Amino acid sequence: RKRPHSRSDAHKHLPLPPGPTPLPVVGNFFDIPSKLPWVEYAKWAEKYGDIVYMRIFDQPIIVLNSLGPVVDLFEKRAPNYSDRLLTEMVTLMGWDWNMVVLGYGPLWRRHRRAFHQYFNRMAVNTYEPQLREAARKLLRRLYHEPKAFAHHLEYTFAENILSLVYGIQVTEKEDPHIAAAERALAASAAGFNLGAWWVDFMPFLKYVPSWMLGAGFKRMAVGCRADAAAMKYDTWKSMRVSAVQTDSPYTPVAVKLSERYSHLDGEAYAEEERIAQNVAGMAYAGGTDTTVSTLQSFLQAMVLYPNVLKRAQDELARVVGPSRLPDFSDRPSLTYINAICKECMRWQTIVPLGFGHRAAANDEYGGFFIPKGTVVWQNTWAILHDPKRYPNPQTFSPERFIKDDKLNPDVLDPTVVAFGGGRRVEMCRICPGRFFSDLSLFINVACILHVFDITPALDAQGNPIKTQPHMESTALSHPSPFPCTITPRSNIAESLILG
Ligand code: HEM
Repeated sequence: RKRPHSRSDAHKHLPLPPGPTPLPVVGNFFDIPSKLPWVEYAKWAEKYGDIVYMRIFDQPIIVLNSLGPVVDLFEKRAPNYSDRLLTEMVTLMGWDWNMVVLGYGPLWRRHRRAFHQYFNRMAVNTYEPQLREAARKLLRRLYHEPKAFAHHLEYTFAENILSLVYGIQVTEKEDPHIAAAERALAASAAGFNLGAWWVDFMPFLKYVPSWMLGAGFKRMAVGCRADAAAMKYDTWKSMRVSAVQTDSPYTPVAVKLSERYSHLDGEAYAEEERIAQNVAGMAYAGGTDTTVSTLQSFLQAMVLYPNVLKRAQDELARVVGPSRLPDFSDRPSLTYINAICKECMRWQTIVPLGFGHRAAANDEYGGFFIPKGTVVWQNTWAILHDPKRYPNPQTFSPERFIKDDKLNPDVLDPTVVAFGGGRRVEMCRICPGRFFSDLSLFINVACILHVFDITPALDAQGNPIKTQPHMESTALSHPSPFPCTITPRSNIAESLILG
């Protein structure tokens, strides 16, 4: 007797979702926009609908341009849409230990559980003292060297996460751990952004010897491999040393992680240690660059929207008063500051296409066939710039989240989308660092606004330099560099900064 169709075969007769017409062999390789692809994909939605299909060589790709399908696939059908494509380039670069690229399965789940244990909603509250201290340190650095604000943001965040995760106290300037991590992250970003397409869709390229002309991607990958390993293992080793030396009252996450398996031995110990190293390495990698990018956007918004700055400072004056800095306990009374944080997560979307989720099996959705192995991207930028949901989406307007002086629950909270798809922690890929990121964004926004004015930088003639908001076309996006002037608001503010 003929066997009934398996789930895998059942939908093969259905059409693929619409999309640009592919060429033979290369598919839609030449349709991929090199600049701000998420903006282009949102335009494609007008032509093809919310679910757009393309193929790069043999790799099927779907872009979801609205929230409904994201929830339906990444949340309701999480077991089928929580796998990842581990690309050749990532393996060549030595980042295959990274939790972001681990395939769906028991090993990923063990990483995720361990991460969640130390970064869940409740756990992150215990990091408030360190986050408060880091925010104050940032104020002092901005006061002394305001023009170097981008560097200070990066350095202070890296310093804080190194201390929190590994218990490592870094030097005030040019710390070797921070330098190693910066090299590793910069090289990996370059690899993801430049090399990934070539090597992944022309796999034979990986066999090209590194010395050959045109094999620059491979030399870069080899360099990156060393940096990625240095970042993960050397930092872990330093943690072991500093865990003995430090007199900090807080137990670093990596030490807590290693206590979980200290009773084991042999292969079981080695396996748990690998997971702990990966989780710590990922907390470090994820915690340095992401919220920093959001804070850069925040500073740019304050330059461009002085009325927002003024209204926020008025709220802080009313709720916090002049004699102290804002604190986490003020948060429920700081409606406008909370609205600014939400608008920062929406306005210049920092992970505009999320990270691709790979379909583990053939599927059907909306009458279309989704082949096994398809990489599905959520167009976070499109969802957060939908004018029906957020009128005048290019405008930075915290007011859009407020009604009757309260946060309006009817307006979609951007964090529901900006941190990726799916709610259930052990089933879905949603960012496990989101609670941590949310706390650090709030405390830094509130403290900076309380003590500083942020205005346009002046040119040699004393005229304000106009800046245009513009994001880089990278997977983890940043605002393009811009100048600004950061000055203490008053003598009292100055004493709060230095106090
Ligand atoms: C503004 C800040 C941040 C944004 C916008 C952001 C966004 C994202 C997104 C979109 C994903 C992919 C979700 C998906 O696949 O659907 C992700 C994954 C991840 N993020 Fe974040 N993130 C931020 C901060 C952080 C921080 C501070 C950490 C660490 C402390 C972190 C650690 C991670 C990890 C480990 C993953 C991989 C999860 C997995 O694949 O299972 N992120 N993040």
